[in-house]
Amino acid sequence: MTLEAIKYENDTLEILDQLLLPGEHKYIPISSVEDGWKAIKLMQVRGAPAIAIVGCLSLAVELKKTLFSSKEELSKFIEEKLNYLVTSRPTAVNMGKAAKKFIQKSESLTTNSKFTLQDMLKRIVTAIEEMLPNDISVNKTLSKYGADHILQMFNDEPVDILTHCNTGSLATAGYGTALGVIRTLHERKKLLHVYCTETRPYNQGARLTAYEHVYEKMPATLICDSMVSTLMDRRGVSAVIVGADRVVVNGDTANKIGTYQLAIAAKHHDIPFYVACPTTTFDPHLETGKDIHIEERPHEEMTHFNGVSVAAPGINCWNPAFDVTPASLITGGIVTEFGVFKPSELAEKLVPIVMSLHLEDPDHVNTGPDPS
Ligand SMILES: CSC[C@@H](O)[C@@H](O)C(=O)COP(=O)(O)O
Repeated sequence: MTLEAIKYENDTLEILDQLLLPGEHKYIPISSVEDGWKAIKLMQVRGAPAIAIVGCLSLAVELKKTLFSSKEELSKFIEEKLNYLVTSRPTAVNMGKAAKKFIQKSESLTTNSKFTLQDMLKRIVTAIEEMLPNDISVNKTLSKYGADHILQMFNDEPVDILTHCNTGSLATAGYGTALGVIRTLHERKKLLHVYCTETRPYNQGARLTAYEHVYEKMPATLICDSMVSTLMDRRGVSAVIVGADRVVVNGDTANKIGTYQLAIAAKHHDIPFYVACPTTTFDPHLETGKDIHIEERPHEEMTHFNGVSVAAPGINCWNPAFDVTPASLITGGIVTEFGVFKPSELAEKLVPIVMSLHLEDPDHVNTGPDPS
C-alpha cells in the first residue's frame, strides 16, 4: 500500500500535510479554493502533478456548495478561481495547463445550448474528479516504459538508481513518476539500491522520499546533495532518474534546484540521466528553458530548520526553488506515458500528441488555432 497524499471521498478533500512529515502523519481539510491556494503556496502539498490535482479539486469542492444562477456566472467563477490558483506557484506547468483546459471546457459548455447549468456543473466537476485516477494510471504506464528502457540498457540485470527531490505517491495522485519507475523496478525485483539526495534547502528527499522508501521497504540510502559526485566516483550508480516541473519543446527541463548539477556530474561519469513525467508536465508553448519562470522561495526555508536558525543571522540569501537542466545533459531520455523520447525527438513526436490531446474532450468546440 503506497502513501496517499490526496484523499477525496464524498465530496470532501483532505491532504496529507507534507510539512509535518516524517514526524506526524496528519490530514488537513481543503474546503475552498483559498485553502487549496494556501496549501500549495506553503508546500503542505507539492510536486507538479499533486499541485494541479489539489488546486482543481479545491475548485470542485467549492463548486459543489455554491449556487449559480446562470452558465455565464458559473463560467466567470471557474475562470477567476482557476486563474487565481495558477498564481500559487509559477514553475510547474501542470496547474496552468489544467486551468487552461477547464476554462476552455467551461467556455464551450456555456456557448453550447444543448447543456443546462446543471449539466455544465456536473461535467466540469466530473472532469476534475477524473484527474485522480487518470494520474495514477498515467504514472503506471510511464513507469513501465521507464523501467523497460533502463533494464534494456543493462541487459536485464538489477540496477542502482540515484534520484532527487520527491516524485512519489506524495507528489502525485499515487505511484509516482521517477519514483514510479523505481517502484516498478523494485516490483520486478530488478532494483539493487536507491540513493536519494537530501534535496536542500527544503529537504524533500530526506523528509519525503526517504519516508516513502522506509514506508514501503525499498532498499535506499540517503546522501547529502554535495555527495553526488563522490557517490558516482566511488560506488557508482547505473542511472539517474528525476521528475520535472516543466519540460519545453527543445527538451530543456525545469526541476527541483540541484537537478542541473546532478546531470553535469552524471555526464562526467558517463551515467545515463533520465527525466520522468506525464505529458501534463510538457509545455508545448515554450521553445527553450530560458523562458521558464523560476520560483524564488522565502529565505527562511534556507536559514531555518524546523524554526531553528542554522545560518548566521543577517547573511544575504538567494533561494531559487528550481533550475533548468539543458536538454544535452538528458542522455537517457524523457520518460512519458507515450514512451521514452530523446530530447531532440520531442518537437516532432511529442508536440503533435500533446496538441491533439485537448481535442479529444467531447465538450471541446473547435475555435481555431490556439493563440498562445
Ligand atoms: C512528480 S513531482 C515532479 C516535480 O514536481 C519534483 O521533482 C519537484 O521538483 C518538486 O518540487 P517541490 O518544490 O517540492 O514542489
